[in-house]
Amino acid sequence: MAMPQVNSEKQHPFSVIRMVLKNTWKRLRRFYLLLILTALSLTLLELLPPMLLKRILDVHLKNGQMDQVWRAAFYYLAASIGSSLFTFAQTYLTTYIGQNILIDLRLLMAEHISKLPMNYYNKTPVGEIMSYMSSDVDSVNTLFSSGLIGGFSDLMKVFGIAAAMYLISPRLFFIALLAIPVIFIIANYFRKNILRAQMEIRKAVGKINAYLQELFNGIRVVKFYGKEGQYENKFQDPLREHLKSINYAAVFDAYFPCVTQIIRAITIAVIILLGAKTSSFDATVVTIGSLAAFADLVGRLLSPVEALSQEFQTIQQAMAGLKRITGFLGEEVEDKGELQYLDNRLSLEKNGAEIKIKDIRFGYAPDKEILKGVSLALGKGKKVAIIGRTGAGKTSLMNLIAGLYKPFAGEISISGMDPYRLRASDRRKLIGIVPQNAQIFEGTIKENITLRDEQIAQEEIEKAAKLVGLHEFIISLADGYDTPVGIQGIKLSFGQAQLIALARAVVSDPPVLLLDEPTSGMDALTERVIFNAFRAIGEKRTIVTISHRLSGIIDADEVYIMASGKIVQSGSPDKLAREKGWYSIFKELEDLGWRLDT
Ligand SMILES: Nc1ncnc2c1ncn2[C@@H]1O[C@H](COP(=O)(O)OP(=O)(O)OP(=O)(O)O)[C@@H](O)[C@H]1O
Repeated sequence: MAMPQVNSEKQHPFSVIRMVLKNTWKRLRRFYLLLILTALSLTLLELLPPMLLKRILDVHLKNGQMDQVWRAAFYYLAASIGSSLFTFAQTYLTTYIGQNILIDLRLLMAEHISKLPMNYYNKTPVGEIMSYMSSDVDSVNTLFSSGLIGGFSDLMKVFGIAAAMYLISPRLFFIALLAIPVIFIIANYFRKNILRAQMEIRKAVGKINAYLQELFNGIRVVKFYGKEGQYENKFQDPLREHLKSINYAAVFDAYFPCVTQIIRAITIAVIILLGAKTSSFDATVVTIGSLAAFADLVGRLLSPVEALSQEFQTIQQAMAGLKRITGFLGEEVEDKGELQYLDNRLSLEKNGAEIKIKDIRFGYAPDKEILKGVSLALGKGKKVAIIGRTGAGKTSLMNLIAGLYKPFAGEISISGMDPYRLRASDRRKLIGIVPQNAQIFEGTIKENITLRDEQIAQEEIEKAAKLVGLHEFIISLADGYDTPVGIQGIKLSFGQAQLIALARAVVSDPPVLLLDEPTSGMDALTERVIFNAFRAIGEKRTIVTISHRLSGIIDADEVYIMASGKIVQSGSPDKLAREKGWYSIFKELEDLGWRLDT
């Protein structure tokens, strides 16, 4: 399904609707046309009963034509049944089209999510994004079904009924018209207040989602420290905000129909009085039948007018969700410039790839530099370790080498390619990355290794698993590589998860491996298993290992010491051990049994 593109300019809320409508129109043209036809038919069927009533009273009853009365009564009944059937068809078509629109909108948003820069995720709670995708998208459904489509149908009814009223009695018609602005002014007042409450409700839902996400992510810590009570108390705030806004909206929601009912009753009463008075002067101007039909039509006119003002409100309420979605879709997408393609370059990189980093400056916010001019040059197949204390900027540097962020200044190249501008599907062929905490996804072991890349063959998956020493464990499981892991499947230990992440990194046989504290938090034996796995896969690859301790580095040809976003010392481990400086201090302390991770 080809999706429309959203550019990075701030969008008007309706431009998003226009885009989605245009897209669904291509597929659902027939359904849209049927819907328009249904709405037209409903308008005609709405006019039939009062016209029949007028005829029964003015002609058939007056002339004593009982057989005609029966016939007219039958048509009356048929029109009412037809009206119900068309209402059913309209509801079904509206729901069908609405759901298709929702799918398109969610796909559009999912596509946008994938194009957002990493910094967006740093500043936005996951719960917030979930609210965009769930409750805000639902409100757009309401906008279509109850708002726009319902509004269109009711507008047609209003025009049809108004025309019929005018034909029966222009004078009474103009009196009835007076009720319309009154209803609209009142509706406007209610609408504004409900919209305000709706905005507050959405904000509160966003906070609730963000809160739950934080709680469940940290549930082990919360339980261990016995902080459930504190979390429960903290949860009350967003819940109260939610309740307060819902109550506010509910009050206005409840008042509105009462007020319109009263106006409706007053209008009908006035019309009957005035009509009766006119007919007593001149019974040919307003006949009994006209008066009865008119009173019926007034009831029928005010229903869609009330509905229209409700729909107007619905549109306004849904606009709150739509505005949030538009704001989200207007978030600046990542502009990588011209993408770079690997083509046949990898055939030249059988012995690892060269990495060059020149005077890199970078931060997560424009005004706060984390990396302050870092330069490194790694030859093909070299093993390099970056050591530094917590917060020195090691992971940030790794993220830049992996191409996840764009540096403020400076250049990075791997095998002559800029990792930031590398085509996404080429990245894992050039770079394998094992982060500090291996992420396990819902799915099978195989899917966790390939990340659902269908092009990776089973032999390659098994080869990667064998390399990292996981194959035996995997085939010992009942379903082998198809064993589900994650929330719905078996729970992997920290080390097993890390090995899966390593297999994921090497399965595409990249010449460069980036390892961010791959063994932190592991016991010495597991660490040795992983080190052996790294050695096995390290041959003929350029490897950058990050660690905050010397014992966490493997067979490094060269070590770079990092402090406060700068490289403060570099050289071979032997050379550094002989020199006075950070490395010898680290080594001395670690030899004494101290750890430098605090
Ligand atoms: N996503 C982020 N958003 C904002 N600031 C960040 C982000 N990640 C890291 N930082 C900041 O950047 C600085 C360097 O962090 P970084 O993770 O690169 O250090 P590190 O040397 O890898 O530390 P550690 O050994 O603890 O992993 C820290 O001050 C940290 O607060």
